[in-house]
Amino acid sequence: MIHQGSLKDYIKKGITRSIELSTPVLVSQVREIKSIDPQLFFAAGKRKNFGTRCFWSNPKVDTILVGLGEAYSIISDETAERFSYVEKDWKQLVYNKILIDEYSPYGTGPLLLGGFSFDPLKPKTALWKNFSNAKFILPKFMLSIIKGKSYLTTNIICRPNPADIEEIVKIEESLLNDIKTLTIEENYISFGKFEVEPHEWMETVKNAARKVKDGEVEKVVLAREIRLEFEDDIHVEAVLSRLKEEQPMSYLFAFEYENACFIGASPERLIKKDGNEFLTTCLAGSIRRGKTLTQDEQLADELLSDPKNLIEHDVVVQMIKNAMKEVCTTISSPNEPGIYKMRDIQHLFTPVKGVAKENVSLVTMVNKLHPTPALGGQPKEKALEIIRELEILDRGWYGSPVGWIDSEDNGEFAVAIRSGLIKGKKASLFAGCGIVEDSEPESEYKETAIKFRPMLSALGGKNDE
Ligand SMILES: C=C(O[C@H]1C=CC=C(C(=O)O)[C@@H]1O)C(=O)O
Ligand SMILES: [Mg+2]
Repeated sequence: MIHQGSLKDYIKKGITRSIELSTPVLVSQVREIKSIDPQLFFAAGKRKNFGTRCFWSNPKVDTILVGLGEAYSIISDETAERFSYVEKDWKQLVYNKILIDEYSPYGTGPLLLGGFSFDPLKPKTALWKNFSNAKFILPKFMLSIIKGKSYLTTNIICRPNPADIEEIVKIEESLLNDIKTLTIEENYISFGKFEVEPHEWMETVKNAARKVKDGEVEKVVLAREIRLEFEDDIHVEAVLSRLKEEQPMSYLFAFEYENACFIGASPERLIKKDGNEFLTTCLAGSIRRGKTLTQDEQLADELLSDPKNLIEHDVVVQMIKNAMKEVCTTISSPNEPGIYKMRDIQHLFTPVKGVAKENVSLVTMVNKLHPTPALGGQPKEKALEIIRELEILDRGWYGSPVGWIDSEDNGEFAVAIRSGLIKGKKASLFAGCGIVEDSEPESEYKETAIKFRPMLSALGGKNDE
């Protein structure tokens, strides 16, 4: 619906409605604006001390979302209930919304950006303090770049006590002005690298492979951590820019709460919902890139016929197809995996599409799929128990669903791999590997080394194995 009038008038209306209903009322304005560099918009959020910043873009780059500040947040430290908690709170908030919507393409208007932790049953360490089991933000200001056009959404929560209307309108104007004067500072600074217990990790790989051999599980994914310490504070904006340049085949994401930023470039889609269409991707099984075109193709062929990698991949395909069959009227997917190539690595890849049955929500699917055997294992619960027992780290949000949901239940979640947590001068990076019967500790160790490269390189490091 198109409303006429100024933002101030709508805020006044929102306040009146919130008094009548005794509930917060969301006023959300979308307008098309002149094109803005999303990296600079993200950088402006720091300059203006918004505290919370979110960045999300898909590999096609036809959906870029950058959120600044928190108009509303949905945070839960519950375990199994965290998914339904987010959904319920969000539905309630958008039920009474007032939308000032001149343009309403997919990816604009009131939407939540955020994610879930990997395993709410694993004790949380101080490293992941700001990252709850579920944390979603409705930004105060959000830039959406959808198929090349830029839109600004302004979200205001009106409560019975009047919000500072003038202030909100003033910030919006100065934000757009400010961006014109911004640049992103590169700061390649040197760092020290510390691998967390690599030999112990290889032992855990051996143990996990034995558990597969003994029939306890079909597959389990084990991750490891490396810690970096820099001479100076890391510029998150510059890291994001380099990820964008170096990892064009990936989802880019950054979630910054206070002084901690979880950032990465992941090739893996968990689930996308557009209307009643679901799209998910099975991505598992890996090999390095070749130095020449011929070598690269040879490696791809090797991957496509390697029994260990084909098993790693097939476990994911079976689980995802079964989950999709339960909630879709029809599903389709190729019979054989293809190859997905990124700068540093190539993977086996099988997309699965489906038409959702009525009332199957995006969050329901996230809950159903997470973690797929590309990050957890098969069977899910047993694999999670083994991960809890064997792994020497707190995954936090690594390997978990990160993405967005709009008020019509459209949205998309990626699996947060090829990622790290940045805090001031320090960064923790994470990478894991699917372990099956024939997995060898040495080669899985090398595979994780390749998976660290995207983040290491974006942080200014050299490639090493
Ligand atoms: C767990 C990770 O990758 C997963 C996704 C693709 C390929 C994988 C593999 O071949 O082991 C992993 O299952 C990671 O990058 O940390
Ligand atoms: Mg693997």
